[in-house]
Amino acid sequence: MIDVEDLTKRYGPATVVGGLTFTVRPGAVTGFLGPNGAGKSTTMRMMLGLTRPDAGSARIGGRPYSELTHPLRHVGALLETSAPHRGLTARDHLLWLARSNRIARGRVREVLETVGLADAARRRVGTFSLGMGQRLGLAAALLGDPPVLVLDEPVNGLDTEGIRWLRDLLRSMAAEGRTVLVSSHLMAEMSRVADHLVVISRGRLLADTGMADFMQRHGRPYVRVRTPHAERLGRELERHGATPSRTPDGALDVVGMTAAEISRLAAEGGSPLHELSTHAGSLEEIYLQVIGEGTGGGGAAGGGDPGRAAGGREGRNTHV
Ligand SMILES: Nc1ncnc2c1ncn2[C@@H]1O[C@H](COP(=O)(O)OP(=O)(O)OP(=O)(O)O)[C@@H](O)[C@H]1O
Repeated sequence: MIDVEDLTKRYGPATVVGGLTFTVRPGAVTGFLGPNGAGKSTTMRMMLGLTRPDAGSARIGGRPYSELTHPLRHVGALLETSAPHRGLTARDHLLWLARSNRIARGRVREVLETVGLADAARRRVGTFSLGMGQRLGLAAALLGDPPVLVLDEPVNGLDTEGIRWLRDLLRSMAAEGRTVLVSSHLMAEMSRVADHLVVISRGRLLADTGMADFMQRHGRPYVRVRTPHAERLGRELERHGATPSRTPDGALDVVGMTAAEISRLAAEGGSPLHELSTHAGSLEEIYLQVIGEGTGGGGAAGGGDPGRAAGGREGRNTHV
């Protein structure tokens, strides 16, 4: 469990984290989302005792990080800045970490195998690719078999197979009852792996909710229709109060009408349907909408465009 209470950090006149309060619970993967500069890394660094808060607290398993003896046994972390000495071999780096945290040497081999680096154990870290470096960072995080994991952008540098491997790893860690907090900019990946979401923007909490709840509460359901009579059916749908928009590949995304009603109108007008499917919207679309609302629709890097914030889908499609 991670408890963040009223956590605040200022750099000069800027409040980069302002009164954040949330709890990250065990047994789930919690996605930590926010645009560039929202304060995710700063928050994670405060959890791990690397940055001093100006106010508030962060506790791991009920205690501040500074009070943990052998912290690697309590919390495993992967931060963007944590790089091992390039001249060390992967094995020596992990052996050193294990010794300093009173972790059995045998764990080094185990975690190297878990992350797929057993064959590279005696290679110098300086020769590692970005993805191998990420895997080594994850090995270090897992070394103490900790109940809590805090991972900042762990997907960075991983290839497709690596991303899938990481997804399975995070899911199995949560299934074992561990607390898993993970930040990522990759929304499609986040929607596959996270059970719960904490969303921040400009250092403030925008949402702390289950993934399904988030999608349901903020999603704008739409029906995708594919027909050779797209133009004609589009006009007919509009006449009956729905809002259709054209996708780049010629389908219609329809808001404000059920699939059954659309099917009836299409049948009445003699329009054959090649596709009729209901969608809840993607996490990316919903996230952009929430970020847009939370920042008054402007300014948030990576998510502040009000046109896109109103719904990424509509941003791409053209109205008919
Ligand atoms: N040591 C520092 N000194 C001054 N400002 C800092 C420092 N560290 C972070 N900041 C500022 O704090 C804000 C939050 O940064 P942070 O790295 O926590 O955001 P983030 O949500 O992790 O962003 P990203 O998604 O780009 O990694 C940014 O405006 C950043 O420039």
